[in-house]
Amino acid sequence: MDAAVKSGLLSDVRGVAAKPRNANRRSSVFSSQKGSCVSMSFGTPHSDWRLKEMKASYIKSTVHSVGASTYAETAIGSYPHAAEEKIGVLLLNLGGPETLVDVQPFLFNLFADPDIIRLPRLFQFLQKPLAQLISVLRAPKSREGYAAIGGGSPLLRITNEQAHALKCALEAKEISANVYVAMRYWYPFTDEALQQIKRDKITRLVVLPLYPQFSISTTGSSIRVLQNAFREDAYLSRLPVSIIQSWYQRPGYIKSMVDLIKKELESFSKPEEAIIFFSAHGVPVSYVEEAGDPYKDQMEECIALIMQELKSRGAYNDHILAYQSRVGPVQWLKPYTDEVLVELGQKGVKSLVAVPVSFVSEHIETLEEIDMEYRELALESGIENWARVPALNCTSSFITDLADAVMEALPSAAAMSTASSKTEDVNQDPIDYFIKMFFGSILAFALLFLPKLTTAFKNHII
Ligand SMILES: C=CC1=C(C)c2cc3[nH]c(cc4nc(cc5[nH]c(cc1n2)c(C)c5CCC(=O)O)C(CCC(=O)O)=C4C)c(C)c3C=C
Ligand SMILES: [Fe+2]
Repeated sequence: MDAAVKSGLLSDVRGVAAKPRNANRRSSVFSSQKGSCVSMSFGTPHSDWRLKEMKASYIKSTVHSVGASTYAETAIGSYPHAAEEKIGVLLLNLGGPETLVDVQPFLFNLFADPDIIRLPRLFQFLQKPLAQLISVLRAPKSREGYAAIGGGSPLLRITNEQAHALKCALEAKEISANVYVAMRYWYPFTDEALQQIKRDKITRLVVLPLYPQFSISTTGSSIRVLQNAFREDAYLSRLPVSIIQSWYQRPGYIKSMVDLIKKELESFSKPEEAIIFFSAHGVPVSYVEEAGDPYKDQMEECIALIMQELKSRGAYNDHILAYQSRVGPVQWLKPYTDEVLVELGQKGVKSLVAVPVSFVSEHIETLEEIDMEYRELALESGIENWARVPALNCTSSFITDLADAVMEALPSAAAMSTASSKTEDVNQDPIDYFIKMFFGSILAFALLFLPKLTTAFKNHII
């Protein structure tokens, strides 16, 4: 946990990116949940979730502490039960540019995150100038990708759909809850969702990251932002919260993945011959080896569970796990997806089903990188039959399982922290900010254009 939610500078980038023209559309305010859950049968919604049987043993392995206390330990009763409980579920996600104009500021927000570019303490003042530089260099390539999938990321639309489906699934289980969306790098940002949670007077909150496996760079980063916001706010610091840090081992998730894989295998004339090719988003090796990111272990365990379930349903296919989407001049988790595809083709593999496994909605890396780049590479390398398993999106068994996860997490909600410590970056003096940006940019530029770095960046970023 220490490694996962390391304390440190928060580069809060709210307000740095240009305010989008249609910002209202991007509201986190899914709480009032426009649209009703018409297709599902409900009992009378009420808040007495304690009537539900809780799978306590499961909670221990999935719900972890974020503040000083461990939620599973503090458990039920640590917060005076409100006369009328108002339950909130906060979905955490990455966010994506909605238009091509959004791409560079979105990338700036991403690279300004100290959990994405991890600089030594001494060099942290370079974070934003470096982010500015890298985002400008990366933007053309990134823009091409978003243009190829229709001019923007589908992430907010799908996340909103998942939020609505989750609210309905909870209602079907007689839990009335508001579901909110907080994006890390684009609208609606965490702050907006938290303001709405306060306005709605939520009395108990479950935080559910939409990443099955924990990584410092994804769930860890979003939780760090949450922690800082909670520390600074009297209401939020007392709100009982339960954070589900990872859920890759949940049987409902594993079964839903296997359903999709089996369905895709059936599209092959000889399903047993197809290699199941798991492609996970990579992280730099240093995250795992130096910072203790559990991402690789969790990914491997997740794949083992999926394969076990597949075997139990009669599918004995060979499988492989590789990592995609590396960025920048450092070593990332290996093997790399593109290299493995070429090797498999050379070895004579003819049928392959690609399974995106680190993310539960379609996004640029499924729609462009896998469906276009990797598919083309695979076919060029001699693979003849290619298929790709769709992302879970709103698959009903998956959403129902998320609803179960929320219910199981509810009893262990506890106040996150009462300690009041401010982050260094908030309310920064504008002159200080300008000086840091100016000299930082010069230094960042000089560093970036050292010959070795230039070559590396040419290979991987530009
Ligand atoms: C589990 C999922 C993800 C991990 C781990 C992750 C780490 C990580 N990502 C970058 C850099 C980029 N990521 C980008 C997009 C992007 N990343 C994820 C998920 C994970 N990232 C998603 C779902 C998306 C797509 C969002 C969308 O708009 O659809 C991008 C931008 C796209 C591009 O230019 O390729 C970058 C850049 C790093 C450096 C990193 C770990 C350190
Ligand atoms: Fe990423």
